[in-house]
This record gives sequence, structure tokens and C-alpha cells, in this order.
Amino acid sequence: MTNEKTPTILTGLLESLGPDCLDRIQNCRLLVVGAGGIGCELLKNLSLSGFRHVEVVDLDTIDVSNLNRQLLFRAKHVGQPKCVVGVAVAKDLSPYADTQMTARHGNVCDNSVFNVQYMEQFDLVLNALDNVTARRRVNRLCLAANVPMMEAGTTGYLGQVQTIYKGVACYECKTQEPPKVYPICTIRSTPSQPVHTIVWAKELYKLLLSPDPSQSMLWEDSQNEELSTYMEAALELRDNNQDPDASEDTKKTTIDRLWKALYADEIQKQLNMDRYKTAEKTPIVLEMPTAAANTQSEWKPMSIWSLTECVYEFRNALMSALEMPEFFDKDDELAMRFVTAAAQLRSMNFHIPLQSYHDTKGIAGNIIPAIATTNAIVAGLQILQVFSLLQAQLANKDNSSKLPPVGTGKYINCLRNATRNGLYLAASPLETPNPQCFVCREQVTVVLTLPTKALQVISFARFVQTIIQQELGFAEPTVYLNQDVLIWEEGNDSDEALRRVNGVKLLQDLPRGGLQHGSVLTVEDFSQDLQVDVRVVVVSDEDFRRQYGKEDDAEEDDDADGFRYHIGGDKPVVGSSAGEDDEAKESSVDNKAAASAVVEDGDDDGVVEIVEDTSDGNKRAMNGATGHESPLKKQKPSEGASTEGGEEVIEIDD
Ligand SMILES: Nc1ncnc2c1ncn2[C@@H]1O[C@H](COP(=O)(O)OP(=O)(O)OP(=O)(O)O)[C@@H](O)[C@H]1O
Ligand SMILES: [Zn+2]
Repeated sequence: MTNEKTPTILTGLLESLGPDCLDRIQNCRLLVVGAGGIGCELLKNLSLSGFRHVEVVDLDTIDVSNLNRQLLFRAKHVGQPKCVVGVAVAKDLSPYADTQMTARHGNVCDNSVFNVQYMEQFDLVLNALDNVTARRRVNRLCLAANVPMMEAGTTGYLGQVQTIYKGVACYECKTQEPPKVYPICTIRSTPSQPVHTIVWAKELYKLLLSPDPSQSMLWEDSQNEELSTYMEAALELRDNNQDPDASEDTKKTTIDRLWKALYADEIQKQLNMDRYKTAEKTPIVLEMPTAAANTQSEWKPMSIWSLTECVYEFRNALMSALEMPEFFDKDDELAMRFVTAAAQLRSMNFHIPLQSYHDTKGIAGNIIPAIATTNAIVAGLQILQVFSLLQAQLANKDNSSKLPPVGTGKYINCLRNATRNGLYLAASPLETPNPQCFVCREQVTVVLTLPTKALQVISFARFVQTIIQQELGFAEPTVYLNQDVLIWEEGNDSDEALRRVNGVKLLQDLPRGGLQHGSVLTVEDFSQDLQVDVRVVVVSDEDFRRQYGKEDDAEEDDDADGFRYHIGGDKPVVGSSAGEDDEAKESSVDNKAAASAVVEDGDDDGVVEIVEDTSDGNKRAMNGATGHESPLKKQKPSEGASTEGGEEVIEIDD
């Protein structure tokens, strides 16, 4: 069947889906959230499939590192908002002259713009995001606005697509394990794993070579603190570099001073201060091998470098990198040579197993690289699911609701290894909602267990920030104690004085006898149309330790400053923070932060991620593909399994 008016490119769709469905395609209003790897593919697909009303939200600008896989972007677009360029390029692909594609440069977590009313304009929302915080946010808004959404994510060769609407499992029905968090002091002073020294070396690179050294976690300000021994040499090296008259010899001498400060003097200083009195192994003060200066051995990316080789690489890579200072990029061999050498030397200081250049690169960069083909497959699957959703709506003849009949759609896994039947795509029916999920089920109670000590030392403001905002994902919470006492309010026209008064109170000092065993906190958030009861269980400190002790990481929750708690049931957990895993990305963080009013984002294909605590208490989250538990989750990492929730996150807590 053909239709004269149908552009040639759409005749195939017309034949397979029929004129009614094509009509719906042309008229339905779609929102795409994220214009990165998956988002670009989606925009291209939507345009070529005849969708004519598409809005795109993205907070980021185009980085040079995006160009290899975000197919709508070219070098000339670097620095421009992704959504603006994505929309302009995709629109040109449309067979219709009157296609309306709109770009919204902003953070979808910004409640003042992207709220339930905003979502209600759309017939369907397609997620192309890279972090749990934003995914949770869209999930909640869509549920509140009764708009179906299509969640998608990839991790290396693996990918998932999940259709979500009221009546089937939502994004938060499955618990997502929080990422591991290391406090900054581990990186700066007490490393114990290769990842710690590699992150440190990347920060050292930032301190020495990036445009703004104060962004490094090793940066120290002489105004505020006594400087570590390396700061003077680091600053001198930067000065040398800007001084056209500085000779090679001057630079070499400064590099050697820096080396000595980092690997000998600073360690010795800390030892003298008894910093490592209780350490299992006393750190070693390194001595520069005399042979190092001239020892150029063959290039050995796969083997462990000796002390002499490390010193040679440290000097040489730094000397060459000084000529072209820039942001760290794991694909820049010079930068990686420096980071490898710097990290291994520090590992020698702290008795940490050494890593080859190759392994260091794996940890410093992306162990699981973003794969353009997986993004393309996943975006293609999303479009197929959209077709099936539209068809189901048509068959249902129910025009009063945007929601399809329950059961429409599939959960699809994109696999690396074929199933027994030889399939690389495994589709399963959508699951029913988790009865414990307070996001899509009503009247669910979350059980919060606290040790007695928490009541005595934790302020209510910190409690709100850690438990209610970070853990439970409330954006603008209103909190009642035992049903009727209003103790906290946020959002437009909220009572700031109430926050001021109660925020500083310890939990035990809250009104009406404070928080205690059996207390119930009712938390509401109008911005997400959400409410939950939190039932407080208080146990002795000893019992808490016994039940949720440090030995059992899986059971333990705490925040960076040691506030310990345990949330029971299948509460949706978000990674507490997020960040960027290399300097190139950090440049884009600034743009993200600028565009973000409420919660910043992070992306999730880095295994090692640096997480920054934002000033308003909201943290940024990075996590794996979709947070949905994949049947492949138990595959070994080498087989391309998702690392979701398993990333190591370095938290900057100062
Ligand atoms: N809260 C948010 N609001 C709006 N857009 C977001 C938000 N969080 C993430 N995004 C966008 O989602 C997109 C995700 O795309 P993708 O996973 O390809 O990440 P990327 O940062 O573009 O690339 P990569 O991480 O692979 O280098 C990004 O363009 C990012 O800006
Ligand atoms: Zn749910």
C-alpha cells in the first residue's frame, strides 16, 4: 500500500505499520532526554521515521571526545550545546519540511523547568541518559504525569531497553547498589589500592598541566593551610613553563625537585608526624636511582616498570607534556605515560601492587569503552518499542489515556554472547511493579534503621540531605513527624524559618521528643507527586555494628562523614555522587554545572570516577547502564558485563 503524500523514505513504514500508525507517528509529541551517544542515534532514527514533534533536553556541550561516536556532531560543533546541534542536524534529515524539533539546554533535574506539568505535554518520553540521578528523576516525573517512557542504557557491548508506565515495573523497582565511595584523604594520604594511586596521579597531572591547577584535589592554598612539600615545586614548574626564558635545565631541575618532594620528602614529613603509626605497613621513602636519568629502556606497555624506568618515564613524559599542557586524556599516550609512572612510584611508597601501562590506562580511563554500535542498536530497539506502543494504543481505541494497555512492550537485553538459541537480543515481558517500591506503589513504608548514636550526633539538616534527598531521591521534601508535626518544608513559598530552626537540631531534639524508635516520618514531594512513610528503627550501637558492620559492605550504608544507617526493603538506591573520570570531561562538567540548578549529573562509562560534593548538598551520581538488573549481571567483567552499581567512586569530601 502506498500513499501519494507519503515521502518515499517512509513507504516501508507505511506498508509495515499501516496508515493509522504513520499518522500517529507524525502527530505524537516526543521528548528525548539526553543528546549523547544514544540520543544522537535516537534523533536520527526519529527524524528518518517521520516523527515531527520532538523536544530534546540535554545539559551538556559537545566535547571533542564525543565526536567518534555521537554521529550528529562534527569538529566545528565543539563547544556548542548538544541538544541545539542535535536538533539542527536531525531536522535536516527529516522528510518533512515542517518538522518541529526543539532544543532545551538544561538539566532535567531542574525542578523549576522540568516538572510534572512540563512532562504532561508529551505522549512519550525517551531516555538517553547516562546517570542514575537523572533517570530516577524522569522515571518519577513520567509516572506522576502518566506519560509512558522508554528507558535505555549501554555498557560496552551490553545494552537494555525497558518500557515503563503505570502498571508495570518502574525504573526504581530494582535496587541499584550505590557505588563504592572513597574519601579524599585515602587518595591524598592513605592509598591502599592501585586505583587510589592512579586517581592521585591523574590529579597530579591536573595540578601540573591543566589550565586551572586549583581544580586538582592535590591543590593547596597557602592562604588557608600549610603547604605540602610538593606544592612549591609544582607551582615553580608551572611558572617555568610560562617563562619563555626558562631553560631546559631549569625545568629538569624543578622536575627532580618535584619528584623528591612527592616520593621522598612528603612521605618522610608524614612519617615524622606519626601519620602512619597505625598503618599495617610503614610507607617507604623512595630514593632516586642514579642511573635513572639516562636509562631509556624499550617501550613496555604490558609489563611492570622498575623504579628506574618509572623515574625515567616520569621525567621524560613530564618534560614533553610541559610543551603542550592540557587536560588529561587517557588516549593521549604522553599523559598516560606520566600517569602510569607517577602512580607506580606512589604505589611503591605504599606497598601497593604495581600495574602496567596498559592496566593503568584501563583503570584511569574507561575499562568499558562506550561502543557506538551498541548505542545504535539500543536506540533502534527504542524506536521499535515506540512503534509497538503506538500500535497497541491504536488497537486499544482508548484515546483518553496516553498509557498503553498493561503488558505492552518488552524488556530487551542486548547481549555480547549469543543465547542458546543463537540470539543476541533477548526480549522478556515487562515485570510487574515491585510491591516494595514507593515510587510506583502507594502506601509503601521504608524502614530506616539507625544506631542510637546517630540520634545524638546527626543534625536534622544532614539527615534530610543524606537520607531523604540522596538516598530516597526527594527533590523538595515536606516532612511530618508522626503524622501531624510539620518539621521541614522545601519548594516555592516554603517555610525557611522552619528549616533554620529544625535543621540544626540533633535528631533526638526534634519536636515532641525527637526521633526515636517507632517514629514515623511522612515525606511528601509535590514536585514529583510522591509520598512515603519512613519508619524509624533504633538499635544499640553494638547491635547495629553486629547487623550492618563494616565487614559486610553489602549491608552497610553510611555517608562520607560516617553517618551510619541502613535502609531496608527494596528502596531505590542512587549512587550518592557523581563525577567525571577525566579532564576532558571535567571541562564539560562546568557547562553542566552552569546549566544545572538542582542536581548535577554524571556519566557512567568510567570505572573510576571522581565525585564532587555540591554546595547545595545534592550530589552527582554516576552509575551503570540503566540500573535495571540484567540477566547478564553475573558475567565476568572481561565478558563485557555491566558494572552497574559496581564502579569505584572517589568522593571528594573536603
Ligand atoms: N540531568 C541531565 N539533564 C539533561 N541531560 C543530561 C542529564 N544528565 C545527563 N545528560 C545528558 O545525557 C547524555 C548522555 O550521553 P552519553 O552517555 O553518550 O554521555 P556523554 O557524556 O555524551 O559521552 P561519554 O560519557 O560517552 O563521553 C549526555 O549528553 C548528557 O549531557
Ligand atoms: Zn517502581
